[in-house]
Amino acid sequence: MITHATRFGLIGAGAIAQSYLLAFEKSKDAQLVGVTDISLEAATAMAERAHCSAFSDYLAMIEETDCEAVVLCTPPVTHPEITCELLKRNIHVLCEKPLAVGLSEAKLMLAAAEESTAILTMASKFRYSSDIVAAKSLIASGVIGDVVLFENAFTARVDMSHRWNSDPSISGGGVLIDNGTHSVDITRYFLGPIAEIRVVEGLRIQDIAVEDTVQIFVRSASGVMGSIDLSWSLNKELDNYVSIYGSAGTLHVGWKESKYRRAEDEQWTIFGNGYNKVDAFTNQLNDFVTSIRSGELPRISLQDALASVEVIDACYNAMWESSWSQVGSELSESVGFQ
Ligand SMILES: NC(=O)C1=CN([C@@H]2O[C@H](COP(=O)(O)OP(=O)(O)OC[C@H]3O[C@@H](n4cnc5c(N)ncnc54)[C@H](OP(=O)(O)O)[C@@H]3O)[C@@H](O)[C@H]2O)C=CC1
Ligand SMILES: O=C1CO[C@H](CO)[C@@H](O)[C@@H]1O
Repeated sequence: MITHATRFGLIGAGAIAQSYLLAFEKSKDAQLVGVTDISLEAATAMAERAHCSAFSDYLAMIEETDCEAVVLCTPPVTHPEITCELLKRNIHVLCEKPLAVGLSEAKLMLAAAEESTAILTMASKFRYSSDIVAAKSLIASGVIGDVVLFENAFTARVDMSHRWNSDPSISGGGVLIDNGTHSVDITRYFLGPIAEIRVVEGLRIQDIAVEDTVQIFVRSASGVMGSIDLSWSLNKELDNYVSIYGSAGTLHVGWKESKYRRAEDEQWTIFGNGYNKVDAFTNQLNDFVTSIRSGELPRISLQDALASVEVIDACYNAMWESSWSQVGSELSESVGFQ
């Protein structure tokens, strides 16, 4: 029986690392033992809060802290190299979304995972929100009948002009890969594999080199249609970020409350209290630890992570070519070892 908390290092002490710090504080199963950032000052500030050691070199962190796993919170273009180095040393990697900026980078990560005894997967917080999980099981129980239409929106005004998110050499693209990776992950969670996709870019409001507003249209392999709204430049002010319409009812997953109503119901049935970021990050961390200890797949498996890269790749092709694009699955379907 394992009696100690799993020892984690964190790489990249920037914005999202702050949420992980809160998750480590809440988790009984995961312990933060080291923080690395290019800036030793940033690593030190975070390490002091977590009562652990600070580093400017992640390989030194691995050697000196004897950590078993790492949460990788650096900008996307850095994910493949760091991940491959960690996997070579059999360190488990929970890599923040997007797994990689493109298919060739994802292939390198897959090859390293195949050679390693450690687990690699992608972090994408919404799948770990209790309301999303409850919605998935309600849909599976048939409460709204056959799912016909899926809608998701992540729209919030955020000035990206001075952030790496709008530098495609670091981010791999704009809002489509950034927020869209979350969308693709939850769309696949509800609908299964995505077969084809069409993407329309909106007016570019910000003076940046990448798309800041897009609409995505999807068709799942099972024939369900869906639409996804993404923007850094407008706010649709919606109460719900996922709405699912079925032959016998409607279900909404909201920021503050989640509910469904069957065709015969007069009232909505509330089934969740909305999105809680710290809980989602804590659930994600605990799920990863369970996977490390049990050998079972994490809720987002490597196959899911690779599929998300394939869908985003198809999204960019669809946007550039202004046509429907088929989603490849060669990479994700090649994962046979998990
Ligand atoms: N799940 C979620 O809700 C969110 C996920 N993310 C994802 O998390 C990741 C990080 O994003 P975010 O926190 O916003 O980024 P930040 O820029 O805020 O933080 C990244 C940190 O990593 C440092 N860094 C860069 N390269 C290296 C390296 N090679 N080794 C060590 N440290 C490095 C950066 O230093 P410097 O600034 O000096 O470059 C910076 O301090 C991205 O993949 C992003 O998509 C981001 C936001 C929300
Ligand atoms: O969830 C998120 C909130 O928005 C950020 C900026 O667009 C994203 O990077 C992040 O993944």
